[in-house]
Parts: sequence; C-alpha cells; structure tokens
Amino acid sequence: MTVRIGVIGTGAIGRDHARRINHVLGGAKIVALSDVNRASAEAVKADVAPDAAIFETGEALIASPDVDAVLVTSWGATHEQYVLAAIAAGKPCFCEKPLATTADGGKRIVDAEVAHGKRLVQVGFMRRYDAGYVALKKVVDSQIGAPIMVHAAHRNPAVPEQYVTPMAIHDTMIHEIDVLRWLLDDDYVSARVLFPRASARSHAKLRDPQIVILETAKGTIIDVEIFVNCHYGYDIQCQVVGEDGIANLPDPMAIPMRLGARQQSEILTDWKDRFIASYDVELQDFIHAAARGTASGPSSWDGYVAAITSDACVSAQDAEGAAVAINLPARPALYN
Ligand SMILES: NC(=O)c1ccc[n+]([C@@H]2O[C@H](COP(=O)([O-])OP(=O)(O)OC[C@H]3O[C@@H](n4cnc5c(N)ncnc54)[C@H](O)[C@@H]3O)[C@@H](O)[C@H]2O)c1
Ligand SMILES: O[C@H]1[C@H](O)[C@@H](O)[C@H](O)[C@@H](O)[C@H]1O
Repeated sequence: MTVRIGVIGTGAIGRDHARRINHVLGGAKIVALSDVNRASAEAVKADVAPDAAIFETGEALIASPDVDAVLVTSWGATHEQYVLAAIAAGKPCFCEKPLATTADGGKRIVDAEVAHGKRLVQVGFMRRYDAGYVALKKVVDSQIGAPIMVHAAHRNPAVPEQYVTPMAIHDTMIHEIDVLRWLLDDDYVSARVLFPRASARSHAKLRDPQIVILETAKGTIIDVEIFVNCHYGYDIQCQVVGEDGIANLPDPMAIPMRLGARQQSEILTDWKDRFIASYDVELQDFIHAAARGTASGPSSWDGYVAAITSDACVSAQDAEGAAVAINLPARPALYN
C-alpha cells in the first residue's frame, strides 16, 4: 500500500519532510499540500511534490478522501487544531514538536485520542531515532549502573530576532525534555532555572544563556544548558553519570585534521544536519504505522508530558531559582 500523505505547513521542515517522503523513503507519497502562504506550497509542489494538490486550508486537506495520513509542520501554535481535526477524521497524524504550546492543548489531544480508542498521533521527537541516542540508551540501560546525574547542553549558533526567553524552553529545550525522559525511563517532578550573566548577544526579550535543573521521580538531577546565541556552532551534548560509569552522547562524525599547525575538526552549524538521519527513520516509522491505520513512536502522551514540563520550566524562569513542581496526571492505558 502507498500511504497518501498531506502536509500542512510547507516551510523549512515541511518542505524537507515532503522531500524525504517523495525521494528518500518508501511506502508513501505526498498527494496534498497546504500553507497559509500559498506561494510556499506552490514552491514545494514545484520542487519536490509535482503530483500534490494544493488545499486552501489545513482542514480541507484533512477532510479530503484522497489523503490517508497527515503531517502537521506549521507553526507550533497551530498544531493543536490540525491534530484534533486529524483525530476526528480518524487519520494517522505526524505532528512536529511541540504537540501543543500549552499543557491544556496537550490534554485536549490526549483526551480526543483516548476517546477514539486507538493511537493516531506521532510527535516529531526525532532524537529518539538518532543512532547516537539509541546507542547511549543501550549503555545507560545495561552498563553504567543506575543514573545519578545528567549534564546536557543545547547550543544554537544564533536565533532570529523574534526568538524570546520562553522559546528557549518550548522551542529548543523541548527536545531534551522528551529525550532525557525516554533515556532515563523516568518522569520529572520539579524544575528550576538559573540565569548566569546574560551574554552580549542577548536583548530586551531574550535572556541567554540559561540553565534548567530538572529532578526526576527516581532522584536523578539533570542540568541542561540552553545557549541559543553561542556563536560557534550547533552543539548538542549529553553526559549520563551512573553508579558505575559515565556515558556520553557521541558527537557527529567529523574528520580530525592536522592543518595550519592545529588539530581541528568541523562543528556543524545547522540543526537540519545534526539529526538528519533520524528524520528519515522517524518518518519511515510513521509511514509503516500509518499503513496499518495507526501510529507508533513518541505519542500524544509524550507530547502532553513535554507540554506540562515546559509550562513548569517557563514558570521557573520567573521564580528566581526556586523549584516549580511538575505534577503529571495518571497515564491512560492507551499509552502503556
Ligand atoms: N524536530 C525538529 O528538529 C524541528 C526542526 C525545525 C522545526 N520544527 C518544528 O516544525 C514546525 C515548523 O517549523 P519550521 O522551521 O518549518 O517553520 P517555518 O516558519 O519555516 O514554516 C512554517 C510554515 O507553516 C506555515 N503556517 C503557519 N501557520 C499556518 C497555518 N495555520 N496553516 C498552515 N500553514 C501555516 C507558514 O506559512 C510556514 O510556511 C515548528 O513547530 C517547529 O518547532 C521541528
Ligand atoms: O526549531 C528548532 C529545532 O527544533 C532545533 O532542533 C533547535 O535546536 C532550535 O533551537 C529550534 O529553534
């Protein structure tokens, strides 16, 4: 079966996912596109999806009988409405992070999917599919003993002018919020945020960098440095300290060079390149499940927990270092 996929939001990642579905992966085809900026959908049609129909609204695309499954890759604040419409139509839906920009929005999606009675949603937490994180998880699960601490860093070389302090949580650190919970098989109970001296590239609405300290139910303490104007490159670090040893996330492959009287190797600068292989794996997983009329991988529940945790972290940004509690509701059986 070829899964007929419609893409809502054809900007940077929507275009890239459409390309990989039509030109890299198997079992699916892009048949529909929609974007509030129609020119963007037209350009993606011209470049990577010549057979796709263009729809005026995301809702019309979801309702089309020619669309079997949906990719939601529009701006974060618009995800909830489209995911709810896809669930109402009973169609598998891949939603880029964040699933919803508020915990209430995440709950509405979980409630709708539970009422539907079958998983339909996969959230785009692609790091769970990254070979480095998968290998790290194997070691954490079996070799270094129970995790005690995690030291992580998420550094972007620069962010656009409209990027403001809370986005460091719900746009950027949301990846660590999900992947570290998965890596440790644990849940968070509190969050604290510490701000060092603001870097010179901060501005009135962006205080950068920041350190988020999460405590888990099993007592692991995690520190995540988020530095979105670090200037030197796109750099993701993760070190797990266990009872018996320490495990590090491997850096991406780079050729070590001796050049100009220096030892050096390249550091990536664009997030698109850092996890490029994992996007292929996550979407292939989505296609396989969609062909069976369902979804697997990171779930609405994971997206909802990430939204609850981000809300707590954003509150903690204004709490002058005090801990903000993270209280999770009971997990519905659908997600066990
Ligand atoms: N998993 C990842 O690593 C990753 C990476 C980048 C972006 N993202 C997420 O993907 C989403 C899109 O990010 P991007 O970088 O592609 O942004 P973008 O601005 O390049 O593209 C978003 C597109 O959505 C369109 N759009 C906005 N509102 C819409 C609506 N209501 N209906 C239809 N189209 C609409 C815009 O016109 C734009 O073309 C964001 O939620 C972002 O957080 C995830
Ligand atoms: O949308 C992007 C993307 O999710 C990247 O992985 C992250 O590093 C950026 O901070 C964020 O803006």
